[in-house]
Amino acid sequence: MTTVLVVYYSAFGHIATVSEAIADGAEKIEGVAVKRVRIPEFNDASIRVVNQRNQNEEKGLGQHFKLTKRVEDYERVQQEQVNIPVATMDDLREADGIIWGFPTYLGSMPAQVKSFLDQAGQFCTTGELEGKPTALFTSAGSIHGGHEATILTSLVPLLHLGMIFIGLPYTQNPEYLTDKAVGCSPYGVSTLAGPDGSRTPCQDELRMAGRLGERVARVAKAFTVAKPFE
Ligand SMILES: Cc1cc2nc3c(=O)[nH]c(=O)nc-3n(C[C@H](O)[C@H](O)[C@H](O)COP(=O)(O)O)c2cc1C
Repeated sequence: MTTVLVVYYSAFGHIATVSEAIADGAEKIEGVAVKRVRIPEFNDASIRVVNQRNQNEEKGLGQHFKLTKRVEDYERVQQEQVNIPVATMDDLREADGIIWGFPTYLGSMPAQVKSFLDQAGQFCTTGELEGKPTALFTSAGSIHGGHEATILTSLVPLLHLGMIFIGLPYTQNPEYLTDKAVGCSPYGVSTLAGPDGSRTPCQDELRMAGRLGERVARVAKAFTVAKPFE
């Protein structure tokens, strides 16, 4: 049996939704088991960036972000995720392929994810993640908010861990060849949340997410059999 791990962090639920589509796609491959786990929120409320908003910010550009409502959304979404297991270092060790998902924060990965990845830094010396196929998905508030920058910069630590990057090729994903506001690119899957977080992942994005899951699962399965790095 080949195991594909979908490991994600989601504050407002967009990434959580896409993670399900990724897992569904990976599960289509015979002999592949999928485990979906979440990177937890920081315990210290004072550094949970999304949780510090207040009504004073509902002015200026803040009006577009509907920040007060978003704090309510955040609390609800965190509650909805309590039954998803928290990601561990053993999950990474045991997986044959790993797909990472998280929102774009300041054009980059959230600190919660970087903190988790820093713990995984131990694998640089043990080589336990080397040769495992990996892929990325993100969501961003706006179309130019950093979808591609987040995926490309997040690839850097994964390369340090020796993982093998799987992208989302054009010919199999014609949906992103469009002039409409649809996420995804050759680098990976993405979705748009909208400035106020009210847009949900569209069918095209979810279809491409499924294909990315399938693609990583195929490679992970082939590597499990062929063991190209042993
Ligand atoms: C601290 C912070 C920084 C953000 N930075 C960006 C950004 O650089 N670009 C962007 O388009 N959206 C940005 N956003 C919006 C998030 O990307 C959006 O809330 C996220 O994609 C929603 O995903 P989720 O529902 O899974 O949490 C930011 C949000 C927060 C809380």
